[in-house]
Amino acid sequence: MIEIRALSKQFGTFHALKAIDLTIRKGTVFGFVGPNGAGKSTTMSILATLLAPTSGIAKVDGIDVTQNPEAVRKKIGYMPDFFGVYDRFKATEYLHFYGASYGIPKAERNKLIPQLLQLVNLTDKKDAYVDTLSRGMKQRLCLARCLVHDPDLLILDEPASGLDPRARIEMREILKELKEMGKTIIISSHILPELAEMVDEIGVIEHGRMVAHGNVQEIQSRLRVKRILLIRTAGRDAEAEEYMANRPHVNRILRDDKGIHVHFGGQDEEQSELLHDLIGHGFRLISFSEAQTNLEDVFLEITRGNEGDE
Ligand SMILES: Nc1ncnc2c1ncn2[C@@H]1O[C@H](COP(=O)(O)OP(=O)(O)OP(=O)(O)O)[C@@H](O)[C@H]1O
Repeated sequence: MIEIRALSKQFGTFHALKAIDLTIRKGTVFGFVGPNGAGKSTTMSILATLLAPTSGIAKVDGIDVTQNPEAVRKKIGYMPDFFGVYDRFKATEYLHFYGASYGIPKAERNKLIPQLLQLVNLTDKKDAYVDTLSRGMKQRLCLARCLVHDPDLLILDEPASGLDPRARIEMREILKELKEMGKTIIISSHILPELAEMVDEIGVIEHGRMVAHGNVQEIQSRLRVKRILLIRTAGRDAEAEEYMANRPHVNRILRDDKGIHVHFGGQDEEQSELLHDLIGHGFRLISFSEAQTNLEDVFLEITRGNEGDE
């Protein structure tokens, strides 16, 4: 569904994309991950035909985005990372507006729009003004907007950003339904756990280069090498820190008012041993968990060796 070859984008002298390659098969839910400024939105805007590449090729379902943008637009639904909602519209009117823009006749829209509202769980808000909707509802309305012309490919730029956990679960459920409908979905985020639960494959971009690409398990196991454990004891954090300092797989320890942050190089087996030994040494633990690692931190670690080629 997507084929990208040696795609580059320069803004003046700045290289935002440096010859990236990417292939996404039909029906895949693809997570595009990378820290702020890595090049996710740039890539997605090129695929959405809104930005011209400096060099290289990007094709959607075999159609070149620069040679035939009109044909590509019919195939894609694009949700940018900002709200394109029109506050004076009611939810239904908003979808009619977009449906009409795509040339969908009124009678057809009258049938389609209730179905779309149902898909994104907004039926009971059909007559609500867009500006009265919550952030999560607006995101879902934007998603419905992307679907009016029944595109094969959805390009969703940070659709889960700023959503609370319940809204994220709702978004995930909707994406699952869309996948079942056979859509190919490319979705970006800078938070890996947010994506890992929604996608089949992940591509990681950093400084305009693809640094990893594979299925979720492969990438996660690679990232797990850099897992960070957050440990809290009942009043003995300093002692526990000292106890762990010389243990195998413990690369680095930081302690603050949240607890002890342990940069841990071991796998599940070694992690469970650490927990077992802490308890065995009489430490009473309040919590022992993997911290939600921000991708930016993780990739600063992972790509440390890549900086020389800038
Ligand atoms: N129109 C532009 N002019 C100049 N530089 C730009 C322009 N658009 C993007 N850039 C730069 O290109 C780089 C990639 O930006 P991009 O928006 O693709 O990143 P991103 O991975 O989507 O980040 P975020 O998670 O913050 O949205 C950034 O350094 C950005 O400042």
